[in-house]
Amino acid sequence: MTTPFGQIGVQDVLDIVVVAFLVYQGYLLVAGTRAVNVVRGILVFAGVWVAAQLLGLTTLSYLLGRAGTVGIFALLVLFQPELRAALERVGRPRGRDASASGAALQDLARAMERLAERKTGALIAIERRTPLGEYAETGVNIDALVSVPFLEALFARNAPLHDGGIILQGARVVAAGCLFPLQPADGTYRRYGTRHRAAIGLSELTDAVVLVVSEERGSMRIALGGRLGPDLNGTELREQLRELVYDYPVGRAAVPVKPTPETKSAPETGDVRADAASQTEVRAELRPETRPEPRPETRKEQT
Ligand SMILES: Nc1ncnc2c1ncn2[C@@H]1O[C@H](COP(=O)(O)OP(=O)(O)OP(=O)(O)O)[C@@H](O)[C@H]1O
Repeated sequence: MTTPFGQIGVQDVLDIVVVAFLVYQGYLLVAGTRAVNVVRGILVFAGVWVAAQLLGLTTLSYLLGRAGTVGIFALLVLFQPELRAALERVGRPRGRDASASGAALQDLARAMERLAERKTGALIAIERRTPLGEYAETGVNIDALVSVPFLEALFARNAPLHDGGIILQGARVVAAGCLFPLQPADGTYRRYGTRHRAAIGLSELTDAVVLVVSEERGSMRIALGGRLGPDLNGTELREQLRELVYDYPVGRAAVPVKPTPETKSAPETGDVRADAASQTEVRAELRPETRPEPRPETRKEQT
């Protein structure tokens, strides 16, 4: 075929389609992770470098070129966990087999209801596109199918892993007793305890759907996109799980949950991507010496 740009053959079209597909897949891998801000930074950096070359600013373009070479190695080291997770994701089977089945979500909802009825606190993160491996590593690795008795046993008051959160990948519990990043106590969420702030914190940094059962109130809530949703009954919980987990297609941006009245003044953080500064604070909070103390039994008995 002859075009204003010359001859275009089937090979050229195939070439363009494959490159476009790879760029899109690359975008899907980083979207919703902290790497997205870094990609933006790299694009700005590359833009300045190209501009410096076009304008003939030799010293600047030389310095930026050198910094770029070093930067590539620095990024490989800095984002080693994300790269590993992204490659894992490429190799992971797609479709319903890799996601939570309807039956698992029913069991999850039923377990939440039972925990709420008994006022047993629980914190459950459901992985979607952002890998939660770094948070799973703060707890104990397990590999078990979601079931009502298993979830109840995990969060039972004297169970060894009841403190912290659990992580679900598809229909499997992959880790328990995990530390999630705490939302700071000085902001909109100051009146919440650490369990709820850990749910909000994780949902702000990832696209995970984070479920919380309050030990004090026996309520069930969902945190998503840095927002805490309202109290849910069993039907509402099932509907939200279906929409946010079962029907969640690969590549779609997270839908923020409807904020509760008290969270309406929160900054618009529907975008799940976090900035680099908050990441640093969060990482500081994840250090073992700052691990939250289990709550005193006396307080639990009062509730
Ligand atoms: N960073 C964290 N990551 C995961 N779990 C956490 C974290 N911090 C605290 N928790 C869990 O929250 C529990 C304390 O909950 P706390 O009472 O402070 O919160 P809350 O939001 O008031 O919840 P509840 O309504 O259930 O009492 C801890 O025992 C622990 O299980």
